[in-house]
Amino acid sequence: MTQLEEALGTPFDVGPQVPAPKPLVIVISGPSGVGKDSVIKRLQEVRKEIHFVVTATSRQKRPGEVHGVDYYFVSKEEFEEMIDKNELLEHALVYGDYKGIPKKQVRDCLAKGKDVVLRVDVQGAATVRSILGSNAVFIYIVAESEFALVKRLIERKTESMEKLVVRVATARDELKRLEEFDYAVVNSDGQLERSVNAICGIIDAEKSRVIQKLASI
Ligand SMILES: Nc1ncnc2c1ncn2[C@@H]1O[C@H](COP(=O)(O)OP(=O)(O)OP(=O)(O)O)[C@@H](O)[C@H]1O
Repeated sequence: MTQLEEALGTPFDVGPQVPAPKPLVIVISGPSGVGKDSVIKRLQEVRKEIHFVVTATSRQKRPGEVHGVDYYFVSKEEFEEMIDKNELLEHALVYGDYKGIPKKQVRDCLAKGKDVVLRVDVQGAATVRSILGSNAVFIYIVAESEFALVKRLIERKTESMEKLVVRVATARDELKRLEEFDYAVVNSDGQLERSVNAICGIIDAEKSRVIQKLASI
């Protein structure tokens, strides 16, 4: 070794050969009922180092959901105050309820070098895309078929017939925007683990890019 170093004229560099990866913003989207929450819940278990942004919403809490963990459940008035103060990266009124991404959480994580996952509906993903452009990774979760998506929504038993019609019609429209995303992950029935593995693969690949995506808000 020493002989080699002498021949080269300089000692071997023991530092890393590529810079440490930069923090990534990963946007997970897809139609209602496709399994975004389920996928994210499992991803949280396998990727503990990632920060999952807690979305603020004015919708009613579903059984088992925890304030500050699943969502920040706020009143309509409180949500409107957040909009007025420009505290949200994106927000939307979806099916009569507000949902939005608090800017501060994203900023704080990126400043600490932490990867951030955002969960947004398809409409919200378009807004985030207009702000972050190609500097975030956009993943669209899709069911294996429309039939499978509807079955999942019905089995969840959280929607009335009226709301189901709106959700399925919206899902049809949303699928037309698939091309605005970087990746599509099929969340097939009973294959949650496979979907999560696919997302982990995407994240790892993005972090291995020679020229990485760099988001700043
Ligand atoms: N791979 C899967 N196989 C079978 N069932 C699944 C799978 N993924 C999710 N589900 C079920 O489908 C239903 C909808 O999933 P989830 O609530 O995660 O969807 P979502 O996209 O977050 O919906 P929304 O946007 O309406 O909140 C749930 O009952 C969930 O348990």
